[in-house]
Amino acid sequence: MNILDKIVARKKEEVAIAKAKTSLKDLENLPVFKRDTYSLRKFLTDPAKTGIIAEFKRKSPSKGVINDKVSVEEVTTAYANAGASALSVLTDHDFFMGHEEDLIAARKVNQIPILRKDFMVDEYQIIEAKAIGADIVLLIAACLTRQEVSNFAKLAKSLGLSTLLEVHSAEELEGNLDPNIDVVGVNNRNLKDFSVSIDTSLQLAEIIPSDFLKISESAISNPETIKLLKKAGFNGFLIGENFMRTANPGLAMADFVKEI
Ligand SMILES: O=P(O)(O)OC[C@@H](O)[C@@H](O)c1c[nH]c2ccccc12
Repeated sequence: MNILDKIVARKKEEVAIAKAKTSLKDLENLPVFKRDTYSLRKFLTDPAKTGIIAEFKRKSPSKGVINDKVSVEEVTTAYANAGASALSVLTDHDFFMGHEEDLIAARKVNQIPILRKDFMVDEYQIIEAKAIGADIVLLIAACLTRQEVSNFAKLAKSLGLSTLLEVHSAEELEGNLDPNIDVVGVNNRNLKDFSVSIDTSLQLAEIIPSDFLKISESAISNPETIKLLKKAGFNGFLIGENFMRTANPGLAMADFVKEI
């Protein structure tokens, strides 16, 4: 079993536990569920922002603990003040040391779109994403069938959530271009073996149809890379570790954006 298979197997167990604990009806009755959401498309194309989707990530399977000392409220508000177009908050417990509570906390203090960064394997998680304050859900092509991508994107749209489809290859892209998807993210990191290459983004950029916005995800640590990706047509850049590995991730982002 590769790491992605392990994460997905565990995720299915977690979802079964969550369903037994909190019904869909309870989620839908929360006041936060009824709020207006922020559109990823709108914020990514706002020229006053940087295009950066800044991530709060304490730990990852590839890097181990990155930073478990900083507060989600402080870091995410500093990211927003530094010009983030959106925030990404990990909610996976076992592999990323994240929590639903982190997203709930980030929601209370931010007025820009928030991505629930997790492994969606069940429609329940999409409803739950809205109920904890997320505006965007991630659909990872590598762990979903075409039918699931299409069903999940449709559900997300009906709830006013934006959908980010994550791909790593031409095959994953071509099979999953559903009209309910707003943004395509090319992950430079292969989730099956952790190898990274920005060339993945540069190559796939050419075959992403222009009706989708495109973002490049992972392993971005150099302002020059942003310039290269912008030239290739990318509207956004998902950055986590480069900021999180410092003692003050918000400041690291503010310094980084001076160079882009
Ligand atoms: O920390 P990085 O290398 O800047 O990467 C951020 C983000 O792209 C990465 O965390 C990520 C991309 N796709 C994912 C799917 C699940 C969990 C995490 C991810």
